[in-house]
Amino acid sequence: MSSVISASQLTMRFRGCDALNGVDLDIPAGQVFAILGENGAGKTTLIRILTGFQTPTSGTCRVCDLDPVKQALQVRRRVGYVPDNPSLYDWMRVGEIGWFTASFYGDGFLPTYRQQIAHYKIPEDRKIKHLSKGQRAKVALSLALAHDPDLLILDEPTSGLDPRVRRDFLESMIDRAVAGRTVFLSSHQISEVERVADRVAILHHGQLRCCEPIDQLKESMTELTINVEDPLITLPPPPAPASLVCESVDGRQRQMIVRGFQPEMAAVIASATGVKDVQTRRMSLEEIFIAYTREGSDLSEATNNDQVVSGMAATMDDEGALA
Ligand SMILES: Nc1ncnc2c1ncn2[C@@H]1O[C@H](COP(=O)(O)OP(=O)(O)OP(=O)(O)O)[C@@H](O)[C@H]1O
Repeated sequence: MSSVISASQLTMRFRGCDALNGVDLDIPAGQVFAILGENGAGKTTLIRILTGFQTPTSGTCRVCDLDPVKQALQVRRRVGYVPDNPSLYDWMRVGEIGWFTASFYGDGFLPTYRQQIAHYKIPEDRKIKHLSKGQRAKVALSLALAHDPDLLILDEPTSGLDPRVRRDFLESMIDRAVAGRTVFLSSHQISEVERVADRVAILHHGQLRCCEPIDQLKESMTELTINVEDPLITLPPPPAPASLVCESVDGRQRQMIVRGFQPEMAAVIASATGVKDVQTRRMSLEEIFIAYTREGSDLSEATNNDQVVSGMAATMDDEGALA
């Protein structure tokens, strides 16, 4: 499968902050890819680099087989991009912004945009500055989708959308992937990600903690609850190839989040001196996210994958970047 996005050791240092730290990505075509991360994890910075709005401090990336640093305009022609807070030209009308943006694309752009706007029931003669937050989001989405991009990059795409539109929108993302297009989502809505994404990455403090098919990730993670006789007892780490992601202690109960745990390992742990019993269970994506972003969780096993845009109406700056 060919990669739509690849990145090697992407690093972004701002004054007083490392927003990205050695991120490697490889995102195949025809998938819905989602990146999860806490506030300030570096998701928007990554998207800005991939869309050519920000030059990384070091590292390289390719998007649709182009270099976003040297070929930013070409990248933006191939990609549909909706930032988390799209800045549209407020003085334009809904129809005018479509007409204006169409001048950068092919003939099919305007009819598709108008069709989408009509589908969302937004009057073409309404000024952008008079639109509600959700209507603005719909206009930004319509602009990003109208040239049918190979890659669609969406930063918090469903914020501001009502539940029905949100559901339709997410389903349409799956349809795009089935048709061979790639969708890159940055989101805090873990339940939505779980519903639509094929592949997921977790970014924490600028480092990629995991990046893989969502089913594989869920399959590989186990929560162990171990009851012990003595609260001060030291338990050995789970045997290789399993690895400990994080651990917590509550009196005589230990909780371990383990990657690559094999069922037969439970008997080995249960037979250790001072262990009363061991229970295991699979985890939801939300629980996995919390484990990987817990302070003190093991940062040694980072891998990766991912995504970018259109939106002539989107503007961004890169103040504060250190070369
Ligand atoms: N231009 C800048 N100058 C200085 N620091 C910046 C700049 N842009 C981003 N940062 C810092 O880089 C870090 C990552 O920011 P980023 O916007 O990428 O996070 P995010 O994961 O998108 O967060 P959120 O979920 O809150 O949108 C933050 O600590 C932020 O303050």
